[in-house]
Amino acid sequence: MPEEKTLTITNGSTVKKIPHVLTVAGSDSGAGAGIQADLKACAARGVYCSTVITAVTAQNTLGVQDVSVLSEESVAAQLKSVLSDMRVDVVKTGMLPSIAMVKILHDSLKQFPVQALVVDPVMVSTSGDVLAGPSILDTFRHILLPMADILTPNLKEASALLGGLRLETVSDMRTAAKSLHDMGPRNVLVKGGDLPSSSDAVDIFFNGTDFYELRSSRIKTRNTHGTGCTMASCIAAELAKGSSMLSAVKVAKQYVETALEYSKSLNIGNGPQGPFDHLFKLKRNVVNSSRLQPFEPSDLFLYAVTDSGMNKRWGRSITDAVKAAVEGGATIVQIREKDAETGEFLEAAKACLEICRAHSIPLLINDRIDIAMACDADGVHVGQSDMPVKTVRSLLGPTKIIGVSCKTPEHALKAWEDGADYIGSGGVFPTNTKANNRTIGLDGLKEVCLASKLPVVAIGGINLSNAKSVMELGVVNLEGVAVVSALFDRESVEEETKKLHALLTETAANVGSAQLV
Ligand SMILES: Nc1ncnc2c1ncn2[C@@H]1O[C@H](COP(=O)(O)OP(=O)(O)OP(=O)(O)O)[C@@H](O)[C@H]1O
Ligand SMILES: Cc1ncc(CO)c(N)n1
Ligand SMILES: [Mg+2]
Repeated sequence: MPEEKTLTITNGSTVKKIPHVLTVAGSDSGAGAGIQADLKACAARGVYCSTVITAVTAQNTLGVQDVSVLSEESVAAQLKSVLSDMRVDVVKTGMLPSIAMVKILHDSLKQFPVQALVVDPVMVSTSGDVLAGPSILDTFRHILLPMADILTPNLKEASALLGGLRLETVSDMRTAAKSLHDMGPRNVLVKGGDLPSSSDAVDIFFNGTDFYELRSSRIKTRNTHGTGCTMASCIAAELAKGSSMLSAVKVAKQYVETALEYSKSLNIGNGPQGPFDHLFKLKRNVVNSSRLQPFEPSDLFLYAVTDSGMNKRWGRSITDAVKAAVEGGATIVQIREKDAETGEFLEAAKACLEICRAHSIPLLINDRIDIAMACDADGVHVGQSDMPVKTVRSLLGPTKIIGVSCKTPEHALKAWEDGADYIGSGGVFPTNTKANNRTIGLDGLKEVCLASKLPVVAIGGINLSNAKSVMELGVVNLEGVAVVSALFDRESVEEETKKLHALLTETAANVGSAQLV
């Protein structure tokens, strides 16, 4: 959500004002750079972004296949539409493919001044394709640069603007920043993404007085297409929020580094330079976790549910219990802590998550959505009287696993409608783990499985002597058993888990799909 400021108008009413960046740039059909990168970067930084399109490029991870430059009239009209009506804070320019367009921009900003102008002097894409020819250089030098609050050339662009100066070292970048500053921009950032000899990604920032060497680790990835556009848009976004120039540049550098790190193994397209994911924050869990695979019904095969009382009785920590269950062959773990302190629970959940990630199995939290969010667990399990599944889904987003306890076909149907991923059904047998829990029996379980549109895990009093009878139901949707006491109210959690795993594997082999009801 874009950040909002509340302004009080003189007549006493209030309006909400969102920081606003206007990008004047080219479209990239592959959506890694250009207008598309600008929109995503601004969205990621919580800033509204409007667009003036100067050219439409046909581009992919191989390079630029076609460029259609828009008419000057169209660019002038777009600029007027946005600037005359919407309160733009900062303008950012990218591809400006004709002299006339630079002049139109100049005149538009004279007529409708903004707080700052960020100029990314796009000329050559990293693939080596020309996006603005050399004939434009003089116009850039004499009209565009003097208007700029910051100029953000890459090495090739800095070199072209300086008449072909060789730029091979950080010291050359400093010299270039100084010479470019002499051409009129208030600040210069020479970007060293393409500096061949550096193990860090080094940029030089010069504000006319001081030089700053900005370093980040160089991420080993092919997905760097659009870093330049993103950097400039992020600077514009931070300026629009009210940052100083130096801190805007630092934030932008950090943002690009993090986005590249999160996206380093993305694989889009077959060419040498791929796009990255600007909105990594929205699905941090997916990109960051070692569990890249989505939830599979077969994950429910041997579902271990911890119990704080039992752990206490046997003198085990939650993490020891989870480690033993995972090492014994549990295929999914749920931590169920009814009386732990929140801080303690969170720390335990984080440690358990590390164990589960190392084994690529999902970790769910019982009931406590806040704990699941805080530790970035793989999902939650809720009961009929806990937070409604729809609300949980809206809090956790589309990728987290949500399980819900269901005793009836009606519950099962509702769980599916509300967006759950699986249901737990029981108690199948009488159990002491849960007070006042109606036993539904094998018949009740079968009825729920038949009605369900979601995978089902059976729960309640299941142990080594009755697990076979559950799985032998051979009913559709039944994917596994969830166990508490049979694993955790025992001397060796690992041994019990191994035995149950072996039993379930043997039963599954005998229950062929032909028997499925
Ligand atoms: N592999 C990398 N790891 C970390 N930072 C990087 C990497 N590659 C580029 N950067 C950073 O990204 C920003 C953009 O720099 P770069 O020199 O790539 O711009 P550019 O060539 O204009 O980008 P593009 O043309 O792909 O949009 C700089 O801050 C640079 O240091
Ligand atoms: C449209 C467009 N603008 C800028 C760049 C520079 O990355 C690009 N490749 N494409
Ligand atoms: Mg580059």
